[in-house]
Amino acid sequence: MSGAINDATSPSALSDKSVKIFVAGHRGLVGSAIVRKLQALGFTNLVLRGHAELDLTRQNDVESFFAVEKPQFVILAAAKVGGIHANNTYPADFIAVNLQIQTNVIDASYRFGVKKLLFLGSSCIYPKFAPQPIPESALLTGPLEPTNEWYAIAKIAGIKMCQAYRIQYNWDAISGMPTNLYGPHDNFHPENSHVLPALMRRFHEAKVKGAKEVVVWGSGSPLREFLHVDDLADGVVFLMENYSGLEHVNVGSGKEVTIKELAELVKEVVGFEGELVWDSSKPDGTPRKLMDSSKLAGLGWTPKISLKDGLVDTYKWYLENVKQ
Ligand SMILES: NC(=O)C1=CN([C@@H]2O[C@H](COP(=O)(O)OP(=O)(O)OC[C@H]3O[C@@H](n4cnc5c(N)ncnc54)[C@H](OP(=O)(O)O)[C@@H]3O)[C@@H](O)[C@H]2O)C=CC1
Ligand SMILES: C[C@H]1O[C@H](OP(=O)(O)OP(=O)(O)OC[C@H]2O[C@@H](n3cnc4c(=O)[nH]c(N)nc43)[C@H](O)[C@@H]2O)[C@@H](O)[C@@H](O)C1=O
Repeated sequence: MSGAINDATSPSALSDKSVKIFVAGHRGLVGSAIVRKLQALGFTNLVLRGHAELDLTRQNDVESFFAVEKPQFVILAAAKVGGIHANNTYPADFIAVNLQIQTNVIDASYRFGVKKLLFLGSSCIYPKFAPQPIPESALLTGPLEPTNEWYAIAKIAGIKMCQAYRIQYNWDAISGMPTNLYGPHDNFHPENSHVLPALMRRFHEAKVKGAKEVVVWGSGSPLREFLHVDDLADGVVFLMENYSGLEHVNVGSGKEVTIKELAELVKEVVGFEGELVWDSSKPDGTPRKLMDSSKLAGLGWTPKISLKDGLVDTYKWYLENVKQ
């Protein structure tokens, strides 16, 4: 997808370190990594609001915030997020909360003079049986994976809203589609989290208790692509600085593992010595979702952190920060 006016690039969008940037969702996995990255790069004027201070589902509050703060740039990393069980169990929350947050933030950003906004979607926007690796052009070419279609529909609406505002107003809104993420500040909830933090916690607790077995969901055969959140944050800043196109951009590691391989790797990093038991009553979800990230690579960005190194880093953070 391209268009002469709407694909104009703004290569030095963030060249001034004092620009005012609103990172929405700064306490989450992604938002906290983006804040770390921006601070490491020397950005001094970050606007941050926790959920309790500013509920982004409330349109009037969002508009008042933008009217007062007038951020120049917005990175939208606030969302209702969860793993396969949470998505499957709370479909109304996943579609409604995400539509509300993104509609309020994208529209207020445009109307209150934000120069550029980056919206984050997810690899679940693509059809369940998309060609692998999945190119950006696979969007809306087939039915979605049922366990997360409500969340995916909201995310697709976010991409389309950014495109619509670019087309109608020539406004610089872009979308990045991350693959499955992990790292410091992840959600380690036993049921509602994603697979990697869920297994890290379960193996750790089993090791501490001296348990002989750990239950893992599904068949172990689904393939997933994992990216460390510090790589994602680097990619997000790269996109803010180097990309202003109409089409969304995949952000992946290019490497996939089966859930069984992931479980063995997490087990090794945590140091659990018992057995894995597979709970086939739990859903597998989509069989495979490796993204084609060649568009981003063509712009000059590639990830750096291997899955093994990322797991070691995340387990260290877990031990230091999550209550035992
Ligand atoms: N984690 C992953 O594997 C992937 C994530 N993404 C995308 O990255 C983005 C960030 O996800 P991630 O960091 O993992 O999610 P987290 O759940 O870790 O963080 C989300 C953040 O949004 C905040 N938030 C939620 N609802 C509201 C609200 N109504 N008002 C204000 N703040 C709110 C949360 O605050 P609080 O906790 O206080 O509610 C939290 O700080 C999302 O758009 C997600 O779709 C994409 C692909 C994969
Ligand atoms: C990022 C992405 O995340 C979600 O999609 P998902 O990739 O299916 O996410 P998941 O991490 O929860 O599961 C991956 C696989 O792992 C298996 N699995 C094993 N044992 C556990 C386990 O203990 N917990 C979880 N959650 N999964 C487990 C699980 O059965 C599945 O086969 C979307 O809803 C959507 O939100 C989205 O965009």
